[in-house]
Amino acid sequence: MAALLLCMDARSSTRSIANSPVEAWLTQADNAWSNDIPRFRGILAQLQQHEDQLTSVQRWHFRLLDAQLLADKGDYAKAEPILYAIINHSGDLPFSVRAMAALIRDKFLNRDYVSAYALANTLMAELPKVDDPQARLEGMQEVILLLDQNAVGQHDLALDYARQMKALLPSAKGQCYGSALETQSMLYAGKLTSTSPAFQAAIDGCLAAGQSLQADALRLDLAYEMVDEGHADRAIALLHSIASEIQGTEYTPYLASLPVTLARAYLSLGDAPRARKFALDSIAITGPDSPLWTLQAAYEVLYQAEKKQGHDAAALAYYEKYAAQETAAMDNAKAIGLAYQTVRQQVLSEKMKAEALGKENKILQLRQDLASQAQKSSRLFNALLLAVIAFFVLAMLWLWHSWRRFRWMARHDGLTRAYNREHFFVEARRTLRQLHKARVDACLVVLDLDHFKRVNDTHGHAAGDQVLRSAAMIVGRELRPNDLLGRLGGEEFGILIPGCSRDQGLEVANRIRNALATTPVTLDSQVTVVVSASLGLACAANSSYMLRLLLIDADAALYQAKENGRNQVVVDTSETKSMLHS
Ligand SMILES: Nc1nc2c(ncn2[C@@H]2O[C@H](COP(=O)(O)OP(=O)(O)OP(=O)(O)O)[C@@H](O)[C@H]2O)c(=O)[nH]1
Repeated sequence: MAALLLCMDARSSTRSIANSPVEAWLTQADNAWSNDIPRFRGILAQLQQHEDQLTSVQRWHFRLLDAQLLADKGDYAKAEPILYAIINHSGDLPFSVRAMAALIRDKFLNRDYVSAYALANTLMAELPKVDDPQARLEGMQEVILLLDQNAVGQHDLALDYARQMKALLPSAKGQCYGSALETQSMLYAGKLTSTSPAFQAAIDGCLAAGQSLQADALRLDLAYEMVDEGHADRAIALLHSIASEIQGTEYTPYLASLPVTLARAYLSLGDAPRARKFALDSIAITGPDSPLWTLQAAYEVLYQAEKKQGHDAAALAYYEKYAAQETAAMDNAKAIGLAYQTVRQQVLSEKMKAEALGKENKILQLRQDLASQAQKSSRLFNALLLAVIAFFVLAMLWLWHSWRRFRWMARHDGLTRAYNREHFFVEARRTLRQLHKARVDACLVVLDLDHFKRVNDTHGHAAGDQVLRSAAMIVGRELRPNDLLGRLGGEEFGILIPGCSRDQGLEVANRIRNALATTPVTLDSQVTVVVSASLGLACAANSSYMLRLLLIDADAALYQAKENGRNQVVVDTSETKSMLHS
């Protein structure tokens, strides 16, 4: 069925071709099939001669009509494969629906009731998708007829569908079929009598729509009802008035229904010979093995007619046949009722299975949703956690970095990058304490640049800064990693050299002095300046491990160096001390 639906578009494009005579014949055949069987046969013969001119869609259409004809003739063995081919391969939903309707009819007539009701169930699911009026009409008709069976007892539902059919098919033909089915359902449900206006209205509607076969079916039903209601004379009049028209239909059920209804009418009027004659006429039309209801009715009439005439043996023989037909009819009704219930149960159980499956799927879906939601939440939580951790790590790094920067700034001189005065004193005191304990000597050098004021005055303060930076760098290059260098203020530096004797200290101080005096500094203005320095040296072993005292001695030596003409190192001596103190 899915393949069928997929192919629908391809079909609708090719359907619009043809306003050719072939297309007209196909339409005429559709109308004649349920209304004028001889004409239907004639058109089909005509189409057969032009079969090679048919498009693929027209060919499927022709095959459908051909199968309908074969089924009407009772050749179900040939009709059914064609109908199945249309359902499975035509790719045309309206044709498939019509083929299903024909198959339902065939299955029902062949007493394969389970297949008929199962197919009807499939057909009902397909019907809402179909717009084609002919397919709707044929499909709905079969569904209603199946529901209307006495053994099924769904007359109200059938009535409801018949009314829906009238609403869906506004054409005169649609109204005729809808009204005919509506009338039949009401009749079966006991809601209609032969004098109900709706009966005659339905007949008139079909006649006006040119649907004489439907009108005949209704008139045959009306005559039967008249007989049941005790109006046999009216039934006879009606039946004689339509007799020639019924003969022209060449439709066996009608051909057999007319004489058997006449037979019942004459019997009820007490005319046994005529009743007998018409009953035999009906049997002659259907044959003695027909599945049609007319056979049982004919045997019943024959039994009663013979009995009335005192022909007891013949009456008994017909009674036996009537009883056999009645048993068969009851068995048949049981089979129909059982088939309907079987399919209904199958449908219900499939529906329940589908619902259960749907619920399971829903639960599964909910579980999956919950799991994925939980997964999402946990992913989100992890991401948030990571973000928080990353934030804290970065914040800690930043804090640590800032702390280090501030600590460096608190301990160093921003211009020369040497220790500032305070930190130099802290570090120097701590080192001297350790050295004192270890009885290791250390020297303190106080260095002051010579005539630095001139540099500022000559080249500007910025140039002076540059010279100060370079001087600190030059001094630093001459020191070891453990030596301490600090800017004591202005152009004055302090250098603590641990593990150093007086001679070694003098050597280091001279090396520094020499480096300064021989290293020219190139200013931004590309002017080169050389700045010398004077250095005063004092050593702990000779002076004191107390920084304050050591500084005094080194300062005194520096003072002496300046006094001596600058650019020199003076080691603290008793003279320098006394000079300073004096
Ligand atoms: N550019 C600059 N100059 C500074 C800085 N600190 C102090 N000075 C200057 O250094 C000069 C020191 O001058 P003085 O104390 O007279 O000493 P001097 O000119 O070096 O002479 P002597 O020490 O006697 O050789 C002053 O002009 C201060 O302004 C500084 O950070 N940058």
